[in-house]
Amino acid sequence: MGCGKSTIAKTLSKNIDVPFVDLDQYIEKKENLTINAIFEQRGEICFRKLEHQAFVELLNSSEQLIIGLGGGTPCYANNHELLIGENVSSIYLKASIQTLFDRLSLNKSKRPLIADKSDEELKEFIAMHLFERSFYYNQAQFTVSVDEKTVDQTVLDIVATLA
Ligand SMILES: Nc1ncnc2c1ncn2[C@@H]1O[C@H](COP(=O)(O)OP(=O)(O)OP(=O)(O)O)[C@@H](O)[C@H]1O
Ligand SMILES: O=C(O)C1=C[C@@H](O)[C@@H](O)[C@H](O)C1
Ligand SMILES: [Mg+2]
Repeated sequence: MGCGKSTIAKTLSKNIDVPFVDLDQYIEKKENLTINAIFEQRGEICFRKLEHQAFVELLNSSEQLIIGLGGGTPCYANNHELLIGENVSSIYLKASIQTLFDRLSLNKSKRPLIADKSDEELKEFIAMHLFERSFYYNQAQFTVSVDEKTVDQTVLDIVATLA
């Protein structure tokens, strides 16, 4: 969460002319509810089921797509196994705790898991989640570091990685 998936995928999409679908936005459209509202009204377990269904739907699309996952997507419902399918290229955008903190502290309200956290709690949350989730993130076929890079630099690194 906050590593720049949505931002970077938009630029990558223009650069390589492949359409981009943001999984969180796709779920919001399908359910006609914000991610916040889904968490509040239906709970996280229900969100994780919707997230898995939506991910499978997009992977089965006949069109070539860039799918920007949610921050938790690889960590639930065995979604990490879908990152290594035959027609899939998966990229982990790797950010340090400090980079994630700097980005997320500016923009917490739309992210239900961190909306109410103080700066100290946010840093603790990031460190704990990176530790717990790194196994799943590391299932991606490629890793691209995003620390201290502009969006354009990261996109160029991704294009080179995929070439
Ligand atoms: N070099 C950079 N690359 C990517 N994002 C950046 C960069 N510098 C600042 N940002 C900012 O970081 C914030 C988080 O980016 P973004 O929302 O794209 O992350 P995300 O990985 O999609 O998060 P989420 O998992 O919550 O959807 C945005 O406000 C974005 O503008
Ligand atoms: O890190 C997470 O678990 C989440 C990240 C967001 O992309 C959303 O999918 C949701 O807020 C959960
Ligand atoms: Mg996003």
